[in-house]
Amino acid sequence: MTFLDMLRQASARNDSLLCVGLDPEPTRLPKMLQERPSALYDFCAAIVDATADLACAFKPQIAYFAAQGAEDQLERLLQHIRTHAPHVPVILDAKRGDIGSTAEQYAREAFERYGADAVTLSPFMGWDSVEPYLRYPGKGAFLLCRTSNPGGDDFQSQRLASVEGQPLLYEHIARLAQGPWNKNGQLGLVVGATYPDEIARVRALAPTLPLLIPGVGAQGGDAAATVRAGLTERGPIIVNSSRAILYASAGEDFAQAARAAALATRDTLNAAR
Ligand SMILES: O=C(O)c1cc(=O)[nH]c(=O)n1[C@@H]1O[C@H](COP(=O)(O)O)[C@@H](O)[C@H]1O
Repeated sequence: MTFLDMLRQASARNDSLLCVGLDPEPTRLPKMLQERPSALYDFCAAIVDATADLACAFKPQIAYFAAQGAEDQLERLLQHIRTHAPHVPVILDAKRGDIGSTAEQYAREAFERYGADAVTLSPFMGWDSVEPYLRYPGKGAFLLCRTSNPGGDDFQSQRLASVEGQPLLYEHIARLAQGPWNKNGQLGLVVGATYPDEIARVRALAPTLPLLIPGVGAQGGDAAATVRAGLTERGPIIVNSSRAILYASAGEDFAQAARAAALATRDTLNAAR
């Protein structure tokens, strides 16, 4: 099944636009887990189990595992999701972007080593840095377009004087992704919930692409405005929240608290549909 089919099915089955982000920060894990050698896996697997009926996707952030030398725990986590929540697609948040030969290795890492259903990419190095990911039929690739952080303005909101009509850089990325770059319908875009006007602009330029929208919760993005700006009949959205769900409680009840936070976020998103 393709990433898009999985997303559609999970979204319908769980009545959800919510992506649960899996960003396990060692010092923020519940005390009783911190000493365990498999703390990152144990924590994330518990979150997956507590939210598998509430999420339309899971998004593990690779840096939190790689920084601890815990790639084996990320592999186990992906296996766990495939076994215990096989209906929920996994977007590996890797934000890769490199020349074609190196991109081939990154694509292999995401789709063969980890078995992810989709990946996040920086389009900064151009078409040949994106194309190797699209050789995996049905896998999704989300290009950073208008990111949620304040520094996103530094480049993404610059005007491209050399292109006809002089769009902003993020507008150009949206057009390329909706048009000539989207050879097999595998592309999506990343747009920050912290910028609802830009979400609307990206949706206008990319009417059918799935939009991955992080920035609700800890970054303060407006969930309702996000849905109104991004969701259309033809254009799906995947709204990510990580810390606000993961660290809803630092106690033994962390998984139940995460579930309650995920439920509340899912319902807020649904109320704005
Ligand atoms: O690609 C992403 O997922 C991403 C893009 C972006 O523009 N902003 C952004 O915050 N993210 C990621 O989304 C997650 C947001 O986490 P919280 O702010 O804790 O909800 C982190 O894993 C970020 O790396």
